[in-house]
Amino acid sequence: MELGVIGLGRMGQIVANRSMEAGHDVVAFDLSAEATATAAEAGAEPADSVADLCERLDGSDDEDGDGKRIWLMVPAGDAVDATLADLEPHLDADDVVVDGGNSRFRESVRRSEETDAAYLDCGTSGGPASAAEGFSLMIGGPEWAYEALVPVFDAVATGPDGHDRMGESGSGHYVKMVHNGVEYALMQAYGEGFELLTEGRYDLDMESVARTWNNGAVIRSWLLELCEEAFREEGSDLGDVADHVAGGSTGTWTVEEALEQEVPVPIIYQALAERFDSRNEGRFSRRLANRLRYGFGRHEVARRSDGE
Ligand SMILES: NC(=O)C1=CN([C@@H]2O[C@H](COP(=O)(O)OP(=O)(O)OC[C@H]3O[C@@H](n4cnc5c(N)ncnc54)[C@H](O)[C@@H]3O)[C@@H](O)[C@H]2O)C=CC1
Ligand SMILES: O=C(CO)[C@H](O)[C@H](O)COP(=O)(O)O
Repeated sequence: MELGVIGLGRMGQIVANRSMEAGHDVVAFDLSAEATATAAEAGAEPADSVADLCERLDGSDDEDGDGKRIWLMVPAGDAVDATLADLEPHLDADDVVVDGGNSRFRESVRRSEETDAAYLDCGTSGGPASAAEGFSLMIGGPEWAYEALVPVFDAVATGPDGHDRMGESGSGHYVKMVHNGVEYALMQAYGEGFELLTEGRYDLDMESVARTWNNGAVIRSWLLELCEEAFREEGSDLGDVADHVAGGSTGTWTVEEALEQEVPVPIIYQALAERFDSRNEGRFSRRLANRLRYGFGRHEVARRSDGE
């Protein structure tokens, strides 16, 4: 199959490379000429604009019809809309556009309604570390479009079991959104367990604990393997790794959706709140609680040493 890949960063290069390794022809474009050149070195046909990519993808070689097949792997949000605006004059109903990024599911539904092409919202899990094994792909959108892209999904995912059509438009990114909420909660649970072990009563080697757990324990997992790697590379006390966790958009969407559906997700919410808390030094609420204990109990007020 001939596949256009737009967005050739950490994830897009893997989409292009795995597709080419499976025998597909890739036409590649990124706003960064350097990223496009990297894909070209790996065997892709470089394009210098979205229009150029569409011209090069004439679709005539396709076994599955005349349509263009285009995979977007750009940052979620404005970049997806900007790319679709550039693509729109070149798209018709035979064409299929896959958005493999972390787009918000409602935006994917809107985009599927606005575009002339068939639109597949594809939640992608695995990250750059999965370049060799392939990703897990959760896909929403028209069935015929999903079927048309199966050879590419087989290549980009771990294999035929690594992808499936979740349902109608939006469902792929919806499932990925919830996946990320679960990811936040699992990270928080491992974090709390290792924190207790670190602060607790035995002098433990955290890499040894993680490795032992990863070999047969109920709680073994890829995230726990990444804990093991982190302790191996940073040390049992995590060395100079800062107490600051970035990101948070997909977890926020998960919690917003849970509120809307009135489904309790206290653990996912708590993990998100801990993430926000990591960015705040000197939390106002804690300072007020400190002062209130003086108000009702004449308990000593701990004061900041810098007087701020
Ligand atoms: N990095 C990760 O672990 C994962 C990322 N994702 C999602 O995949 C998408 C891509 O992520 P990454 O590859 O990590 O990002 P990245 O920042 O490494 O790459 C994005 C690429 O898109 C290009 N780009 C931006 N706007 C463009 C435009 N209008 N036209 C053409 N190219 C454009 C950039 O130049 C860059 O090369 C995001 O939606 C991200 O949330 C999904 C799962 C895992
Ligand atoms: O989707 C992912 C993993 O599954 C990406 O790594 C994503 O960037 C993580 O989300 P956040 O930035 O909210 O932690």
